[in-house]
Amino acid sequence: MRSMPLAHHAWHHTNTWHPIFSLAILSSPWQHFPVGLRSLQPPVSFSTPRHRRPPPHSAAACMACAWRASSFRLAPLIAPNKRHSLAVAAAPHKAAMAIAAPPATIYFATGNKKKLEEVVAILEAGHKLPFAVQPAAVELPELQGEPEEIAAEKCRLAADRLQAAVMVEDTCLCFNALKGLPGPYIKWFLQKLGHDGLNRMLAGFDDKSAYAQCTFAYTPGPGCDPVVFVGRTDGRIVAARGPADFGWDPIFEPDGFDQTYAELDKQVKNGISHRYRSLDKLRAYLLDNHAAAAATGSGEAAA
Ligand SMILES: O=c1nc[nH]c2c1ncn2[C@H]1C[C@H](O)[C@@H](COP(=O)(O)OP(=O)(O)OP(=O)(O)O)O1
Ligand SMILES: [Mg+2]
Repeated sequence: MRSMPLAHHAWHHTNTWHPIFSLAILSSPWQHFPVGLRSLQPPVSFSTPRHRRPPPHSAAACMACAWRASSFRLAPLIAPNKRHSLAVAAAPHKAAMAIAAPPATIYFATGNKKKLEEVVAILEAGHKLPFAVQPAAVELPELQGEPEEIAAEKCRLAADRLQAAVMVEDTCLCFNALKGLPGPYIKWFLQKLGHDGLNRMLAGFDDKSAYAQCTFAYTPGPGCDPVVFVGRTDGRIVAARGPADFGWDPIFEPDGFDQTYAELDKQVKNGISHRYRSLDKLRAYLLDNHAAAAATGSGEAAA
């Protein structure tokens, strides 16, 4: 894919979390995010029916990736920079499933505090997770391409940077009259045009319909191809209403509601949002992997 940055962003990440410090802030986990040296989050949990099967050829179903993610003891045996599809033939994948539990900690890498708040709220709304999700305040580049490619590449970059299992997401706002634009470039359109300008882009069109799309990508470790999950919520673009503390929330009215995302109760948004729909698929996938590993008594996420 082409991965030319739309703008240059400093690429740096914070120190990794410290478990003792993490315990100390259980009651107010986000007070240190994102400006502190490190951003911490106690393990969150969820409950999702295990009704979705993992893709047949996925990073977490890959023996090489599982080894690399769970322990680096075997890493020297695996050619560096070889993606799982190159490193492992198709045949061992079924057996590899058994050891490919999610790692004990997965980092959610983002530079956006509001995204992080929603991800935490969505994950906390369920039962206890068999693994910890920790935030990592990482400045990720704004890439070009299709949403799935962008999310996967963001994920690879973050995993390389953090040397850990990582999930990231990329969010689009797509106007149907404009054939899906601004899409992944909404960040810049919002920054330059504001809510009013975004409305004006549709002035010449009767069709004000739009959809919000979130694409999560997860990799069990650096060098492993990410798996991606897309979630979408349909709605329409309206004149701004409600608090303006999160992106384009005030101008997006989801179908079935007469309130904008910004006006909706947070719990309601987090139950129908593009982010919820995408993250719900990812956690089902991770739970499947965890259950498969637990069934054979392997994997490292049992702690
Ligand atoms: O639910 C949302 N409601 C309203 N606005 C939203 C939402 N979710 C993302 N947004 C905004 C943030 C950014 O202006 C653009 C997505 O760009 P996107 O690159 O995915 O986010 P980002 O750069 O802020 O954070 P990250 O470090 O995770 O890439 O839409
Ligand atoms: Mg971004």
